[in-house]
Amino acid sequence: MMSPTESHSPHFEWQYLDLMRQIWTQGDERMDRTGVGTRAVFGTQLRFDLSQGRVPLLSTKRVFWKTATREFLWFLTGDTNIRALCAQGVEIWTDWPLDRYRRETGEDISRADFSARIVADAAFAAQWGDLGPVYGKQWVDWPVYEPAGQDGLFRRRAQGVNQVAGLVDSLRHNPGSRRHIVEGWNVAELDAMALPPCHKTYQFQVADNRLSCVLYQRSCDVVLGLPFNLWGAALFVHMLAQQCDLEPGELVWMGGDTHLYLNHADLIEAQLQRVPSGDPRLSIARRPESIFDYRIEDFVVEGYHPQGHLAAPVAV
Ligand SMILES: Nc1nc(=O)c2c([nH]1)NC[C@@H]1CN(c3ccc(C(=O)N[C@@H](CCC(=O)O)C(=O)O)cc3)CN21
Ligand SMILES: O=c1ccn([C@H]2C[C@H](O)[C@@H](COP(=O)(O)O)O2)c(=O)[nH]1
Repeated sequence: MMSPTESHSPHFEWQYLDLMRQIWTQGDERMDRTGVGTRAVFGTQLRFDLSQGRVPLLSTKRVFWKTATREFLWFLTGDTNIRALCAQGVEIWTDWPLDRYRRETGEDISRADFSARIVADAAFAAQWGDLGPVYGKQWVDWPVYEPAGQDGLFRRRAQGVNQVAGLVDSLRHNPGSRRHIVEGWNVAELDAMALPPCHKTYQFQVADNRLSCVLYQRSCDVVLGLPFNLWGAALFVHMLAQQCDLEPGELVWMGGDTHLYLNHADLIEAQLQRVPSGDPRLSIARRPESIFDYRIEDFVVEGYHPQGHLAAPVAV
């Protein structure tokens, strides 16, 4: 039986649509780094219940959750080269290396040809496919320097800090801690990254055996980035809860510069006409050995019946 509050609570996705509407009607219109232009609001929050397999998967357009899952699993491997993504048909990061390749060589190669070459040619991928020390690197191998000899020199330790392994350990052994954090914003390495991290800080809390997450995202493309970022954070909570024998609690998403690109206007108008429905649930088919051993086949989503996909160009 539903509790009185449940029966009256609006569908979780209205928060997303309300945010989109608020930015579109009241956002500050400005030029941005990409030259496309945005409307933006600063300082936003969304909250989602993750209990019983619940996931903030949007129904008002099809969200490719397997693509987002493949990206998230790639972060956990520590890899920062797009080759492993391209090999799985995931092209969401291809435009940045492609842009650099075209600029530096002057060659007018198509995205499909570039991606195929990244997959076929390991040396080419090593030279052109790396994004620099982005999410995966910082999450599982945050660099550590130690003194090397007299001259005040430092050398990089072979193995950096694995924040994700540390997180699992602290959730298991010190659940009451207020320091369960995975941080992507390595100030000293920002210049070497293709893009500085957007979903930069994940903080977790255990209360009453329930695992919750606050994600702070400094910059948010509400149309293309946010559906993936909400999915990724929810996935992370479900995986961590399974590994640490906790129940998934709540996802609290916080945005800094939260924006809509002006060239997404048609899609935004269309999506704002749509009404959310359904109650998708995630289950994990087996319990892998560790947080690093999940595979794409482990994830099963039931009850996802989205409306049609709305394609949008990505601002590079
Ligand atoms: N402007 C911008 N927005 C982003 O969301 C974004 C960036 N840049 N740069 C880095 C990453 C790359 N991310 C991306 C990039 C592209 C899609 C995208 O095109 N999504 C489509 C198709 C997905 C597919 O082909 O499977 C979508 O409709 O979701 C999503 C996230 C998120 N990030
Ligand atoms: O996971 C992601 C990654 C990127 N974005 C968006 C947010 C911005 O539109 C761009 C990044 O540009 P900056 O000038 O570095 O802010 O990518 C996202 O929403 N989610």
